[in-house]
Amino acid sequence: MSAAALSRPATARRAGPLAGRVRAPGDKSISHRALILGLLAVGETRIEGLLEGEDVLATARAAEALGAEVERLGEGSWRVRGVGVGGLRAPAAPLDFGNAGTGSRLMMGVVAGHPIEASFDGDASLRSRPMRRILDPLALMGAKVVDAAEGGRLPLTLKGPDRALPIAYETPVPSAQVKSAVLLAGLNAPGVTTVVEREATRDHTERMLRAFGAEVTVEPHGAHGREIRLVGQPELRPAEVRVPADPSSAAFPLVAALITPGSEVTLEGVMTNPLRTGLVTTLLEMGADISLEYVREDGGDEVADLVVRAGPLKGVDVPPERAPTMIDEYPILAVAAAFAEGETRMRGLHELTVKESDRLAAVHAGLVANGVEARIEGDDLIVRGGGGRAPGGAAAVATHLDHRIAMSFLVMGLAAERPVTVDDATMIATSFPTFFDLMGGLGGDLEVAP
Ligand SMILES: O=C(O)C1=C[C@@H](OP(=O)(O)O)[C@@H](O)[C@H](O)C1
Ligand SMILES: C=C(OP(=O)(O)O)C(=O)O
Repeated sequence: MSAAALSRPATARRAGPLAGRVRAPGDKSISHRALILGLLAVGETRIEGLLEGEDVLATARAAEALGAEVERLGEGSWRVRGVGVGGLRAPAAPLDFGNAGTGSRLMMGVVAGHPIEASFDGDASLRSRPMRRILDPLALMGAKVVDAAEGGRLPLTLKGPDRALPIAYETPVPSAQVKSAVLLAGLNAPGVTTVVEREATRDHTERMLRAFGAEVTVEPHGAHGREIRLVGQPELRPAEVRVPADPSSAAFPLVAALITPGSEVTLEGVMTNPLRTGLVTTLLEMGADISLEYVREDGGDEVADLVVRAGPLKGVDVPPERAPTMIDEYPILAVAAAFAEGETRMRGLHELTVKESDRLAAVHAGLVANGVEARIEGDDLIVRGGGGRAPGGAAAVATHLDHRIAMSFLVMGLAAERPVTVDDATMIATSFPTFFDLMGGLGGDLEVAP
């Protein structure tokens, strides 16, 4: 059956203020990595607060197919019995990663470090995404692409070498997925694998590798970059992973509370790793009323409760070097900008064009359809907000199999003059399966077609 045949539209409409205390689900990046390092450790890894979204469940199934025993003990509570670095078995069937760039790309790194062959596939969105950025460095490490769709895309089959080579690699685009794939392949290479990134990206792989006992050093590189060195062939020790609330998911109730007059919402335990907080920085510059309370450490990362109150926002200029710290948050920032007074210019968004959809085009189209003045200039998105006058709404937004486009425009519908409909809400389950319940619990009026 085609994805279109299974799609379910959803509508959000204006209601009263949002109020309450909620916890967004576990961080998606950390959840993928916990399962992957669980696979590569010898013994039993325990994970609490795992995101049980479809992207992460695909990674759990792939870890099983590569030899791990993966067991769900209760809500968010999982156990992985790993096979150790070097101990993977070839999967009997293609690994289906659904909609997940992170799961597929990180697991390509894992496979490329082992002398096994594995096939990777996914949905129409994942099949359209560039994989050469991963395959190029993995080829330098000795991996071979046995078969791939045009342009090195999925479905593809990858064969790891008998002995992976450690490399020194500078990532051509700021991408935590590229960095992580190289480091994960480097785990089973003798010697030191080095990754240089000109702009620092999320560092969950480096942090978690250390927590599992690998030797990883991180040095600054240039003005905004880092150099990461990993000593290969460690014996990874199982760890206990507590997954904090995902700032990329918390972003939706956060912006909903800012733009819905009279709202006050507390978001509990949100990860505030500085490589993930670009959205909060930007919203504070826009004049948002957000306070960080009960700042603490949990599971190796800083977390805080975010207390958010509705209020006026003003347009700002978002510098390109901030992009890696808020790369998945531009769609929802664009919605916030539509409610701000004046112009917001988001600079340097080229990477947005290769996500689950071309997010630059999809956000622009959704804004314009809902009566918001917006334009694209090169890699920049410019949104002119109406200040006190909310967007008209009333449009049906095309989501292109993209969960963040769906959630962003549903949030817009909560405060727009007329309801906003998205053509398909099913993809929301990839990253935020409790989205409708959580938003409804805060008082949001959202409805999924039966
Ligand atoms: O490493 C990760 O967990 C992620 C990295 C980012 O992708 P890129 O590395 O392609 O920028 C981000 O967009 C994605 O949602 C999660
Ligand atoms: C880009 C995203 O994820 P992925 O690359 O894992 O599909 C996202 O969740 O916004």
